[in-house]
Amino acid sequence: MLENLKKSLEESPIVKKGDYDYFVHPVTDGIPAMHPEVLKEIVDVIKNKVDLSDIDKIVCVEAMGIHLATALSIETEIPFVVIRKREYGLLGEVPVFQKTGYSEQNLYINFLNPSEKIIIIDDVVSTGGTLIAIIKALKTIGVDIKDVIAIVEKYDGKELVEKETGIKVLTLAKLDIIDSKAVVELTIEE
Ligand SMILES: O=P(O)(O)OC[C@H]1O[C@H](OP(=O)(O)OP(=O)(O)O)[C@H](O)[C@@H]1O
Ligand code: HPA
Repeated sequence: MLENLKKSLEESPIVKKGDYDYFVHPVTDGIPAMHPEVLKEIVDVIKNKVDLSDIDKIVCVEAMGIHLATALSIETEIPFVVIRKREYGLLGEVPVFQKTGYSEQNLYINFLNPSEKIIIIDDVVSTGGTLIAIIKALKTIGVDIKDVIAIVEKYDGKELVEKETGIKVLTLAKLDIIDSKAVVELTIEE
């Protein structure tokens, strides 16, 4: 059921960001072009695997969580909010320091209320820096994190997130970079 995702991940070009091996894929970069069947496979699997019956909001991270949250929101009629890279200075805004394998910056959380039931969706978990930082910040706000989804796992970020936050991350595929090529296995039973 995820064969289009798997095949397209295997075709990912690999580029260097400093010492970091970076794969380029429509889910994680918007290039090459996203084919709707890949997006549809992803949404169908999430709808099958995640209990979405009682979720108040889908939460995603700018930029490459937004298309995933949009597709899932249209299918489920659950609203979504974006954790932004822009500071608004709104009352209650929560800043989060994000560090990835190749960048660091602040993210800003707005419009999430204590006790809201949420799921988090992001494109990839790699070092785990992003998800660890936002999960910890969301816990301080008091939202009820029901599920965390990252479409692709790379390196040991998924395990680190689970160790640091106590929250499991659902992934659909694992990607390793071996000899500058993407090697992919699906991580979800269909
Ligand atoms: O597990 P990590 O090492 O933290 O990496 C994962 C994060 O890296 C990318 O975000 P990036 O900040 O590059 O922004 P983008 O979504 O705009 O590409 C990606 O979208 C994840 O949020
Ligand atoms: N590719 C795309 N996005 C990413 C990566 C990567 O290798 N690592 C973290 N975000």
